[in-house]
Amino acid sequence: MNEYVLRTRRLTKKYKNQLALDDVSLNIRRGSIYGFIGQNGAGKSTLMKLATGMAFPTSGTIELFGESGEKELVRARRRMGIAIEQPALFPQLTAKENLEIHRLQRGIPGMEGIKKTLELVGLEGTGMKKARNFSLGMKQRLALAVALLGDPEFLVLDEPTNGLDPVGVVEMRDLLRRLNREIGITILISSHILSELHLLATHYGIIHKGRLLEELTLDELQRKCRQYIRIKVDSPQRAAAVLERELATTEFEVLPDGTIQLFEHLEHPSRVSGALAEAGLAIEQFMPMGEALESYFTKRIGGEA
Ligand SMILES: Nc1ncnc2c1ncn2[C@@H]1O[C@H](COP(=O)(O)OP(=O)(O)OP(=O)(O)O)[C@@H](O)[C@H]1O
Repeated sequence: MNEYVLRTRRLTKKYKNQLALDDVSLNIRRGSIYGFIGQNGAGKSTLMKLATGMAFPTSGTIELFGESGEKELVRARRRMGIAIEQPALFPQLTAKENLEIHRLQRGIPGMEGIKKTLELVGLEGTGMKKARNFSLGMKQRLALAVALLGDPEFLVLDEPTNGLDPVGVVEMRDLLRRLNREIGITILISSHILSELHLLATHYGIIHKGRLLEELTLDELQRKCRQYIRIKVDSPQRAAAVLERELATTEFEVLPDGTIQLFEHLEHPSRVSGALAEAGLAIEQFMPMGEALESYFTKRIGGEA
């Protein structure tokens, strides 16, 4: 079985004068939840449209389930569920009727799938309620249900949490996690808020002005957003010696300006400050720090802007 569900190589899309995607080589592993992060206009939807065949690349290649030929791509796309832009939801119809229309349009056999899909997204109890009376969260879940018709192996979701309140975001996150863990669906999900995808996505791709700046795993992201104690003393060299000798740690860094970042003993800051004070060091600054996810993202795109 192919290890990757989607890979692009040097994918580029130009709209007249606008370079929407610039040389993007992205890799989505089977079984992963790939969080695609970028500001508005960064190129997230464009990549999704190219991957799903809703638009055509200017140059570069797309490989889906290991296939990249034209005919093979068409076939591979049947294994995908797509929610990009609002799907055609009929406001005067119920959830079940909406799904039935999409099922018929796409030639998916059998009514049983609809009941199962409604249960999956938690809309089975909506009965005769019409879609126009749904909350935004319910509408988003109905859009997800449309994407789930036909039992896709790979879901492509463009900002499914956009506009949801915090409870709606958590519900959507739980639902997607379940689809991934229990049914094994690979998910590509975009957002302009990194923290919204945190602890959901197993992999991250950061896109800015059409360029993929970085791909990283959840582990790597967490390491980069590591918590530490920021220490400023009159003699960083002596402080470093105290940390090594008295606190038996080498998990620290002395920055060029003399500030120390200590990655251990976060639980016992007083032990650290006590050891430094006892060695006669004057402590000018002693602060627990941690780069929040959002600031990592801002810094990352800021550095490449
Ligand atoms: N059909 C189009 N014609 C011309 N320019 C386009 C078209 N579609 C997208 N663009 C431009 O390409 C760039 C990338 O847009 P895209 O929609 O992919 O960004 P995005 O990251 O999905 O942002 P958003 O969250 O706002 O949708 C933007 O500058 C946008 O204006």
